[in-house]
Amino acid sequence: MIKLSREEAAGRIMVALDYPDAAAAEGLLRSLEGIPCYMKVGMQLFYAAGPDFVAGLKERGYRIFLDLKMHDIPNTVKGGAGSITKLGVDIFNVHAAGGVRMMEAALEGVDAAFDSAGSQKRPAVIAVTQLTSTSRLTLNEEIGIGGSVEDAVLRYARIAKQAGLDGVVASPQEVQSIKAACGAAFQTITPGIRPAGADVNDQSRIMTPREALEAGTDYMVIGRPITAAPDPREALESILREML
Ligand SMILES: O=C(O)c1cc(=O)[nH]c(=O)n1[C@@H]1O[C@H](COP(=O)(O)O)[C@@H](O)[C@H]1O
Repeated sequence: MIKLSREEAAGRIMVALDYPDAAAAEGLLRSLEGIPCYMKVGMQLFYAAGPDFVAGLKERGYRIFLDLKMHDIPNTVKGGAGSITKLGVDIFNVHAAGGVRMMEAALEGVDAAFDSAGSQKRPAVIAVTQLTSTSRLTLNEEIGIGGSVEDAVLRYARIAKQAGLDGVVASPQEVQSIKAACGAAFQTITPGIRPAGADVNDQSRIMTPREALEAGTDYMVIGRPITAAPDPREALESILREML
């Protein structure tokens, strides 16, 4: 059984700030003040509040995962990765479905911006494999990829590693096979986290925080189980207690 300190457990959680604007996100930040989690800024908040909001989080010392899931031609992703690198975030993501060349272009964008920016920290680049909302039926019947979700996730994880990325986003259900295929150091960031009895919402491939930890996940992305709770701080504290 994995034993963590409260500090270590908090450092493994990325809180999804899925809010319509900076003011709404501020409310949550205030209620979680002092708990050293990562903050994840996704497309809803970034499209509304933009780089200024990210800069503000950085100034206040937060570690940031910028989740914009880039998926475009290599040249465009290279440019996007450069712009993101200049924001000084810790981690950002692209879709593995864009292929090896696209993922390599993301790294080229980081290198170019990182070199020219000098003092900035190099962000980790990770690839989204198969969204945690995707079931086997959706994968096979709508997306048109045959076989199991796990096979698709592993194929994406292998090409992300081949491209030189730092890790992948996947469901905690796939962490053990990803680590077996790509090595223990290849980072796994797992949404689809639901404490026992919590609403599953639109997620499909879920695990509890404790189960995800035991499966070997590096970071857990958690949104609504915290943000939609009547008392978000208590919801996070309860998740932390489960992880100790
Ligand atoms: O890249 C992500 O963060 C992501 C990938 C994925 O496969 N599934 C997934 O849910 N996410 C994000 O993780 C968060 C999960 O939020 P909750 O379902 O509210 O816990 C959301 O912000 C999603 O955008």
